[in-house]
Amino acid sequence: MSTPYLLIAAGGTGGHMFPAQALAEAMLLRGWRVRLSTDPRGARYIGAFPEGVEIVEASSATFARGGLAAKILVGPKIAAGVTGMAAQMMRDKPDVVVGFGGYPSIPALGAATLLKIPRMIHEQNGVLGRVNQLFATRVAQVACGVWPTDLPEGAKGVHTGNPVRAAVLERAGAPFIPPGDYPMSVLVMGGSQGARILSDMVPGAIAALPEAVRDHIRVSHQARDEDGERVKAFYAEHGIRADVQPFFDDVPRRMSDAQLVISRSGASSVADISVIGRPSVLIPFAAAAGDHQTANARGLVQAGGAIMIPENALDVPALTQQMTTVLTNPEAAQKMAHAALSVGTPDATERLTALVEQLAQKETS
Ligand SMILES: CC(=O)N[C@H]1[C@@H](OP(=O)(O)OP(=O)(O)OC[C@H]2O[C@@H](n3ccc(=O)[nH]c3=O)[C@H](O)[C@@H]2O)O[C@H](CO)[C@@H](O)[C@@H]1O
Repeated sequence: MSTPYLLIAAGGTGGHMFPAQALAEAMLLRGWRVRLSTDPRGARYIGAFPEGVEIVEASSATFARGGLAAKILVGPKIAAGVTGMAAQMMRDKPDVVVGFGGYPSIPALGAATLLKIPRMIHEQNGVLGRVNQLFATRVAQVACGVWPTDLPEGAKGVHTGNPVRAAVLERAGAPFIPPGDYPMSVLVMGGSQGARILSDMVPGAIAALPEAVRDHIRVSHQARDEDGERVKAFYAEHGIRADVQPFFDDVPRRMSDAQLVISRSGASSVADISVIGRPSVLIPFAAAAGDHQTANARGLVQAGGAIMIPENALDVPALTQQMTTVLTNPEAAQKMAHAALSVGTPDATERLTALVEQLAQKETS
């Protein structure tokens, strides 16, 4: 029997590349040949992919960036990408094609659709991205990171969850130490790029906490480079112990140690919080396409695991109040941690790999 062969199409942002990497790792371990079709932006993330994944750069384009000349060239570029990919696939036919959204996934999904190669997509967010919207009814199924996700009529949705890193899985359901009369950790994170609004609001909200709470707080605060110095200075002036960095490489450990997480609700951030199981205050990024960060947060909030503050309602008093509710109420915090865990999908990668294997079997049966 020949080695089964998976083509993964992903690129653009880390948000598409992280789950693609998790699937690539898992399928290699299962003895599959794995190839990644990506773009120059996605190429920044391939260093983290395991050795053995073949990389191919596909021509694609987006209407979202560039001037008129660039926009006029979008159609021909995409057509060239699809044609080039179709020619490759005719020579070297994948058993399954999986797209993770974003413009770079168009050539592989387009070619697989033309050639009727078994294919599916994974959507990380609670609202379908534009490219996934285009292919949702042209694939065998839409694997959804967030459940429920609104799908167009005729699309078949399957809940897989969003794959999380191994370091997150190692801490899945790690015992939660409820807040109390001892050092307490608060993790503040704004997603892969950080978030200015959290640097504007969180330090003031912590400074305004009741003294008995504030004196016990240790903050890990992810702040963009340009905000780092003022955030550090504010914490220092107010005698608050804080570690301020543009990006924490050890988020899984910091999250596991935290009594409270204050975060944007990007897909992987929400997945990490629910797999480790920690109380959180979530502030969805209001400008996200289709308001998908609100959709991402909904399941966790409805389960009672998180408090959501919409960006337009976010101010220092509101944040102080919600932080106080969690940090002065150990029972409520413990309940939130449990509730968060109840919506976590630590087996998201396995669920995805099972779908890929089923698709390949359907093809051969
Ligand atoms: C601004 C924006 O449009 N963001 C989108 C982007 O999210 P973005 O890439 O910002 O965020 P995600 O929440 O999906 O992923 C961030 C990941 O980085 C980790 N982390 C974060 C901070 C840090 O210091 N260290 C660290 O390791 C988090 O734990 C998480 O695992 O793609 C996601 C998936 O399509 C979308 O849901 C988001 O809406």
